[in-house]
Amino acid sequence: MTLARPLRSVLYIPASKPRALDKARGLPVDAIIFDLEDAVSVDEKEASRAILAEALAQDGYGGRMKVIRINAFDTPWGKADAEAAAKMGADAILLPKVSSPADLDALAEITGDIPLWAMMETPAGMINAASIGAHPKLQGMVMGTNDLAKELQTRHRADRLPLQAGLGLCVLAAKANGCVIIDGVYNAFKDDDGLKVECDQGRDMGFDGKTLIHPAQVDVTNTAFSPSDAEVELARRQIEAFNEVEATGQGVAVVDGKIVENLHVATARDTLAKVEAIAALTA
Ligand SMILES: CC(C)(COP(=O)(O)OP(=O)(O)OC[C@H]1O[C@@H](n2cnc3c(N)ncnc32)[C@H](O)[C@@H]1OP(=O)(O)O)[C@@H](O)C(=O)NCCC(=O)NCCSC(=O)C[C@H](O)C(=O)O
Ligand SMILES: [Mg+2]
Repeated sequence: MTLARPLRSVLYIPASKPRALDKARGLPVDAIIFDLEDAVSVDEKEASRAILAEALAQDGYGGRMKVIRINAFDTPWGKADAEAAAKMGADAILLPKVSSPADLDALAEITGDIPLWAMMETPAGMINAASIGAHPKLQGMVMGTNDLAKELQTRHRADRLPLQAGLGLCVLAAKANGCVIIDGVYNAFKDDDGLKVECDQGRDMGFDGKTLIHPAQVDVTNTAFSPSDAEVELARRQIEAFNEVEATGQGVAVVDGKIVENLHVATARDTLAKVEAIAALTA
């Protein structure tokens, strides 16, 4: 399932917090994950479903993609969450702790044709990433780096070295199947510099965007996952240079001392298309 839309900033909002649910209607995020899982306390689980249904019925979220994260099926809330979420008009439903394609089969039995997203956050999920990515209903993967770090008993490192194998496997699985792939959250929500470093690493690896926990993280993330002015300018020059040599019957141009072939031109066109898609979304 391929999805062509900007997903630079994907903000979690606890479904239990009406004020945050309202605030998101004015935030420049590309997507929202309405969370019934970890951001909601056990005592609030049942009530949160009704609060979320009411917020989504009112809508007002504009062109932002709407994803609902339910609780896992081995919890007391998972099945009822899925049944309720299927009626809320979301663009996709996100299942936590997906460890095999069978987890998605169980959800799809309830949600029918609604696209599914998978939280990739267990060691088994990393090993089975390829078969999870190939599930016919799967549209997106989201890294759950907190749960993954917990399960792997890693120590935190700014370069995320202990998580790199899992991150890389999930990027490969998503790309091989045309799925969206969104990076995990950066917990220190007041640390813009650290967030930028992690966004840049995610973008370098091929992630489409990053999940966020606080509105303060939106601008840094949107900038990091948007093509920069320099990238846009280079893309235009590459296309122009290639068109010129192609007109003379050649297949290789040179820009800034580097070769430009048709595959580089495809990437350059993708860059320009992304700029247009961002402009259309934010207009
Ligand atoms: C982290 C927070 C608990 C901080 O909350 P708070 O102290 O209320 O923040 P502020 O006072 O700075 O808030 C300022 C205003 O912004 C609104 N707000 C805050 N957070 C959000 C949000 N996520 N979405 C929308 N709006 C938000 C406040 O309402 C204030 O508004 P106003 O009063 O009108 O000015 C809190 O940010 C929070 O709860 N964040 C979400 C945490 C969360 O979702 N956690 C679960 C997802 S992460 C995860 O599960 C990871 C994954 O599974 C893994 O394994 O890694
Ligand atoms: Mg998690």
